[in-house]
Amino acid sequence: MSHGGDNAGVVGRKKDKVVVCRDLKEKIMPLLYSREDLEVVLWPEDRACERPWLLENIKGAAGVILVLGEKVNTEFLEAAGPNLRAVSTMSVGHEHIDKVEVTKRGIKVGYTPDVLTDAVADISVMLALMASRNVGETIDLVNRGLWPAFSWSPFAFCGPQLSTSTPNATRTVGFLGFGRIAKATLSRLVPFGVTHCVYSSRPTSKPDPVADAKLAKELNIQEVRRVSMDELASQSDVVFVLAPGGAETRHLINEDFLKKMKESAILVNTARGTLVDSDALAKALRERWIWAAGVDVVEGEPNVDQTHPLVKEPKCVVLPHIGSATIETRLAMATLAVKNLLAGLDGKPMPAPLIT
Ligand SMILES: O=C(O)C(=O)CO
Repeated sequence: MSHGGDNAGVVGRKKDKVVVCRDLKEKIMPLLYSREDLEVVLWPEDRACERPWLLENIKGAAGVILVLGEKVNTEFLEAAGPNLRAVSTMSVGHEHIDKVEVTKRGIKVGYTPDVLTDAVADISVMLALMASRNVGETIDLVNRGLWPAFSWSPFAFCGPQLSTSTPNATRTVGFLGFGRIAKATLSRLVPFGVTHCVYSSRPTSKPDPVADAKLAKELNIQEVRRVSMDELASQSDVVFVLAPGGAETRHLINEDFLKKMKESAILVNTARGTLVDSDALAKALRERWIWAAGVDVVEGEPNVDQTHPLVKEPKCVVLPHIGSATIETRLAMATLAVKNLLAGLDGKPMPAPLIT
């Protein structure tokens, strides 16, 4: 669907074509349609944009708004040609963008950090609770009409309790990756009685014990401490995976890590499926190395069906990548994506630049 057309409304100057890979709906699209200097080409369906359509329509475009599934690689950039000057991804993750190729061509890239922090932190806590309290398995029983066979019974469906108000009890939460979403998740867990936070970060980042102590003081917990992967595994009651995806972090959560976790521990992944070896996690759950898992992302998504090792596993709650799916957050992401694009096209600084 094309909105604008050659030269309509702009005398003597060819319009800049912008391709929009998802319909951003009536609250957001007018921000683009109101620009008389743009020809907006919109993928017309409410599903993932087909690659051949994108490669055909990106030809000669000046800008594009896309989402996680759309790879910005050499094939894409060559199809676009030299007019392309702004790429805007409606995501905080950017492993679908070949940064080297984009930089070589002088193309600006914007993304949508911060605006989804709260939504993803919320769902991270939710998954920790759902996994520990057997929500996946028990909802399934109810939906299959099996409640009568499981009348209330003293120890049925019990799981480890995340919260505690018992004096001197400890609760340690662990984070693989300690950025904005991890810190927002931690702060939500403080009222649950969390006493300790351990985290692992990329080896190239500098440890900052002073900042850690300051954060612990602000949150009124006993400690925030950077640890090795082994300590992260062995000390955490819940491990939250919140690091970026990509080749560098692939399968950081593997058999070796899972074997070192507590038997009562929960693993939550709300970052990228590739960080967790699905077969290893399924084995860890089946063989009870850990208690349960909750994941919003899995390897191979979105092509995931009932045969996926984690979907088959009753102790794993699997959600279809809905971490940022609140109305408020998606509107904020879409608005920021459009603002990034327009700033990039207008030669102004993007509000949330990834590559300038
Ligand atoms: O923005 C991202 O990177 C997402 O995964 C969307 O929730």
